[in-house]
Amino acid sequence: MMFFQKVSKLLLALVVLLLGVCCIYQIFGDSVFSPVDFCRNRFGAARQRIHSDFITQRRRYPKALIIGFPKCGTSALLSFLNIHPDVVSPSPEIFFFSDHYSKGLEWYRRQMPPSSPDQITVEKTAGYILKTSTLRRIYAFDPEIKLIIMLRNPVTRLLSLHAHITEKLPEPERMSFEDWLYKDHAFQQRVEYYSDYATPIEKAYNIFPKSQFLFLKEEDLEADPISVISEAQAFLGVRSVNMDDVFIFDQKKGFFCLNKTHPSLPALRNKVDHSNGCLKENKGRKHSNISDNLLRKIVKTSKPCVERLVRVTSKKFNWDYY
Ligand SMILES: Nc1ncnc2c1ncn2[C@@H]1O[C@H](COP(=O)(O)OS(=O)(=O)O)[C@@H](OP(=O)(O)O)[C@H]1O
Repeated sequence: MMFFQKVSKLLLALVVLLLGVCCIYQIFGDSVFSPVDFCRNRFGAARQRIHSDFITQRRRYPKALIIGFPKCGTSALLSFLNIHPDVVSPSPEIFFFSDHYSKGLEWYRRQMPPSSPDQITVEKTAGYILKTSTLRRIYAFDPEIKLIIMLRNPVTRLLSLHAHITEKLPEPERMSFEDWLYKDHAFQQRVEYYSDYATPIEKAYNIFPKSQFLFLKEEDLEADPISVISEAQAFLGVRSVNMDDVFIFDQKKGFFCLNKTHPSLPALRNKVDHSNGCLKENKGRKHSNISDNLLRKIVKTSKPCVERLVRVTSKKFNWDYY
């Protein structure tokens, strides 16, 4: 009798100790293991999985960043990369190196989802490329980090920006694409600013070795997501996985979406709309029509920017109109 009492006390103490350790892990945000899950999954394979999660799952710093450019398909790229079992990412943008740097690296790490050692964490904040100070912070954080940059035809980027800005305005304040471009008599500055990919890239090249960059085109991602994602996966160094049947072109949305029946869909949580597997409504909006005259003016103004981009990156972009 005494023996059984001692054994049960010992067991109780062990359980309390285990729960205590779990709680500490939870509090410090370093593990996905929870005592509730533990109780729910006491037996068999589930216990095995939880045990290994407990040992290996940690919030890890990103080894790759998608740093630009805003409105160039960065969200689609990240969502589609996430279907790979070895890629994890936080959602939405973290803005750590640009806006929250003072919160410290530990804060940054806690924004990351838990991952195992064979997974790679990828963070995307599309505006990181825009400021040299932000890029320097990234270099100080990890000089070997992989950097992905998405680029887009300046004309469609401007249309996308216009759709994004007007969507947020109350109806009476909404402007046509043309009025927005000419607002404050700043047509030239506006078009040049949003077409000038070369200046931020040049600055980034002064900080990081060129080999750490991957440039992808929004147009390619839109037309052939499998090829673009394969290229990004190779750059990230993750094993290649079969992506047949992963994407389905959604006629209503006018974009490729994830196949609703794909097993990765539940894991993408809030990254895609689970009713159709597409990116949320604020990605892939309808753009304004544009007159030939306005198109010519935009192209004329932005052409030198595109030519500079080609010189700086030594790449061809083959964008329509240029
Ligand atoms: N598959 C798919 N689904 C939805 N949207 C897609 C897709 N592929 C590319 N795109 C284009 O991505 C544009 C948004 O770019 P970003 O995600 O970089 O925008 S943001 O800077 O993060 O706000 C978004 O711009 P808008 O069309 O203006 O919404 C899309 O044109």
